[in-house]
Amino acid sequence: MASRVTFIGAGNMASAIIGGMIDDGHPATAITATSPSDAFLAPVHERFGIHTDTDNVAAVRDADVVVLAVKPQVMREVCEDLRDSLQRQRPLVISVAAGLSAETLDAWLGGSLPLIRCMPNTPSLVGAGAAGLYANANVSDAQRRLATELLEAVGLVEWVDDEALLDAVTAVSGSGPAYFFLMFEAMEEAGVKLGLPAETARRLAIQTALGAARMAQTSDQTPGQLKRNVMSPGGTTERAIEHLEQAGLRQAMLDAMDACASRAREMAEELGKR
Ligand SMILES: NC(=O)C1=CN([C@@H]2O[C@H](COP(=O)(O)OP(=O)(O)OC[C@H]3O[C@@H](n4cnc5c(N)ncnc54)[C@H](O)[C@@H]3O)[C@@H](O)[C@H]2O)C=CC1
Ligand SMILES: O=C(O)[C@@H]1CCC=N1
Repeated sequence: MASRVTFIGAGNMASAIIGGMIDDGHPATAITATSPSDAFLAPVHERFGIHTDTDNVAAVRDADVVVLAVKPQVMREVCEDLRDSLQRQRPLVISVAAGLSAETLDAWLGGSLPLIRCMPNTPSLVGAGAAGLYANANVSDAQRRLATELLEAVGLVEWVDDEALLDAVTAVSGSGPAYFFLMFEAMEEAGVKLGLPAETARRLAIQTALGAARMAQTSDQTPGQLKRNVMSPGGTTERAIEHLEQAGLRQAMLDAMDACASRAREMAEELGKR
């Protein structure tokens, strides 16, 4: 029988994982999502056919897995509300919140629960997610397998043994889709400046990214080699790449991802103290 999974929060990240799970064959009847507002839940119910509830405590009753998918800033209140029910039932708890340590979450939930921190990303919606996972000491091997199975249904899963590495995962893949969307915006703008209709430029840019990603995923060659294969000596790509390097794109990525991971650590400090 499929595991019963309750999502606390039904926003961007929860919807992405739910959509991917349903596409992968997880029965909608075994999934519940909550939000304080019915108005917010109606479209989620309509889109996925899952159960929805405005009552978090009622929604976790009978759940095998509870996924905490609210903003970090409201997590404490949500955890403290759920504490008694979760302590009674002891389901596997998975938090997808950025920058909230397992220790802080566990303390808010009353202690000693099996807890996994997961840093997923929104391409989970199309089965192409990438998630980093870290388990606390209370998580059994069977629960690890269950979390792997749930998240692998929506994409790639990488376990980390050191929780601090989840901040690096956040910088690479959690926030990563936004870097590529920014690139699509810029490539579309440039295509339009060069005379293409916006829609054409957008489609070409997105398809090119998809092709590059698929090639990088399946090729024996490194991304650096694949890049050099496109760069004919004295040709067009060489000129473009020279511009990108001179403009500092590489350093900008290093700085942006460092800032991203720092922000996750900062949030852990700020929110853990509340
Ligand atoms: N959006 C993204 O790409 C990613 C987000 N995350 C994490 O996912 C979590 C959620 O982020 P988003 O989905 O982007 O936010 P969102 O704002 O789209 O969704 C938050 C949801 O929580 C609900 N909510 C608010 N208070 C609640 C309460 N007391 N009880 C139940 N539900 C409540 C809201 O109605 C909404 O459905 C965050 O902790 C974030 O760090 C992690 C990886 C990627
Ligand atoms: O921007 C954020 O804080 C969340 C976590 C990773 C992606 N979105």
